Amino acid sequence: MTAPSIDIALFTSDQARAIDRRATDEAGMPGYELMNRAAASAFAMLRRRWPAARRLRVVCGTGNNGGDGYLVARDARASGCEVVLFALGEPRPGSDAERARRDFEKAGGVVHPWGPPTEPADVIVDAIYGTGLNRAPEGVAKAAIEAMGTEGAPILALDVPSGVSADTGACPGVAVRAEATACFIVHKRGLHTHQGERAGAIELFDLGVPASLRGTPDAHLLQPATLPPRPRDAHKGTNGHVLVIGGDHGTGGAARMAAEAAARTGAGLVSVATREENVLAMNAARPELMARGVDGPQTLAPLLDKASVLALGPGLGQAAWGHALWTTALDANLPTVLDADGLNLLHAEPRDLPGRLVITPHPGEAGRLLDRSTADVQDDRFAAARELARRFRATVVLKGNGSLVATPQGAVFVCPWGNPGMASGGMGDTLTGIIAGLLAQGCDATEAACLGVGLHARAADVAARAGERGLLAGDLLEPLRRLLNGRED
Ligand SMILES: NC(=O)C1=CN([C@@H]2O[C@H](COP(=O)(O)OP(=O)(O)OC[C@H]3O[C@@H](n4cnc5c(N)ncnc54)[C@H](OP(=O)(O)O)[C@@H]3O)[C@@H](O)[C@H]2O)[C@@H](O)CC1
Ligand SMILES: Nc1ncnc2c1ncn2[C@@H]1O[C@H](COP(=O)(O)OP(=O)(O)O)[C@@H](O)[C@H]1O
Ligand SMILES: [K+]
Repeated sequence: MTAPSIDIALFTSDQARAIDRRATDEAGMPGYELMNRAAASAFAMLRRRWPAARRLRVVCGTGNNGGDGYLVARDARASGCEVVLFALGEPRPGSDAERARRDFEKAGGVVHPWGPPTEPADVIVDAIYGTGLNRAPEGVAKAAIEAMGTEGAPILALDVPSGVSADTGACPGVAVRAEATACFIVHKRGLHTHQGERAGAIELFDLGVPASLRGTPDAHLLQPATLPPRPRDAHKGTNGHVLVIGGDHGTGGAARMAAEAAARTGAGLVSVATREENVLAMNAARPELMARGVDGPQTLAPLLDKASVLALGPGLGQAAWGHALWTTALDANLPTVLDADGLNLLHAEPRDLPGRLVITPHPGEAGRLLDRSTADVQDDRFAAARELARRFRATVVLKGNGSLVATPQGAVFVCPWGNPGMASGGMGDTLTGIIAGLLAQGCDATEAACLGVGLHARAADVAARAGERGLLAGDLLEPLRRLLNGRED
């Protein structure tokens, strides 16, 4: 199967700092030279994006992110812009930022202490915090960030939108929402998940730092991928048999959606083991699915014998019926996607798991599995996904804006697609079915999770062209089929 081609590397702040140090020590690129290049790149980006902008406001913090800001302000003045620069404090003596401030002043620039702006600006440059953010902004920084958010002028963030953690995408307090961010040297992983979307459109400038100094990235962005065309002699037996197990009283729809998604992803056969009461409706609405009523392990066993992949959990419930099916299904040791109540049952009853396993928790389910709050998971999604992958020896999909795929070996892939229209019931069930359908066609757990998460979110983006509100999980199926067959961008 084609694995996604992975070529956008993401780094932590610590890694970015180490690369900065290596650039200075090993490549003879002093920090101040890099700061000048950062400012020149950011100002060129500003000119490109807002060619008519004449009045700029630059808000500088006390660290090197502020230093970048002073030099953007200097360059902007030199090219004829009106610049009003606010400083939130004094740079550390002897720092590159202090030197940048002196250079700005030497060139005739005036530094104002922070105060509510009276002049309108065409563009605001956010140079308060970059990779150095280590707590919630308070005092003047908080006031400045809040003021930026109320003005309506577009914001260009330098390196990181201030207030967003470059490592996790979490915001400990107030944070800038930028229209665009000029990212320096390497992509910061936190700008691609959770609240990292506050960065807006990201442009990366490597500042001439050689790629050889980067070292091993912490994570990668997923790239668009599809399955290769089927061989001419393919038959349904060569494309696997997915068995969806779920659909307790009142939640038959979850199992049906997972099953239909598996079929639309190209699984050769799809069966559903569910409550008897769901069977008639399922078979009538989608006759290609083979829905069977099961009342316990005995009636499930023959279906397990025929299946090659399980999708275990959609609408399963946690009562005796669901628990009995869950135990029997996991004992079968088939390649499995475990979701929803399948995960909640695992939290209640730790046990041996199949060797080829993908688990797909949303942050709430991830929190339960790790005995942590949802907020704790969101505070560091990378750490939570890795911890789950290690603990359960499974490929983990941690869902939510910027879904993560983590492998037991510690690799992490970040999904750059998806939209808030996906916050609607059944989206997770659809993802479960897609991943199961890919496993059935021969993908390994990580390929299936990466490809499945990407196809699901890209299909949702295509479907959301008609509007995010009102997007239904079922709307994904048509674009999913086209994307899977390489027919849609
Ligand atoms: N060669 C290089 O290194 C290059 C670096 N470059 C640029 O430098 C940026 C990193 O600079 P930086 O390390 O000085 O950190 P920065 O983000 O400016 O923060 C400064 C200090 O603020 C503080 N602080 C943090 N949070 C706070 C809060 N909530 N409220 C109050 N204070 C808070 C904290 O200090 P503390 O108060 O904890 O001592 C922190 O150290 C990077 O993103 C890029 O833009 C580019 O020029 C390219 C070359
Ligand atoms: N704001 C969002 N941005 C991107 N993706 C989202 C967003 N909200 C939800 N999703 C995606 O939609 C799916 C929702 O899954 P889940 O919460 O399990 O839903 P359900 O249980 O209703 O099926 C996940 O794949 C998640 O990543
Ligand atoms: K910034």
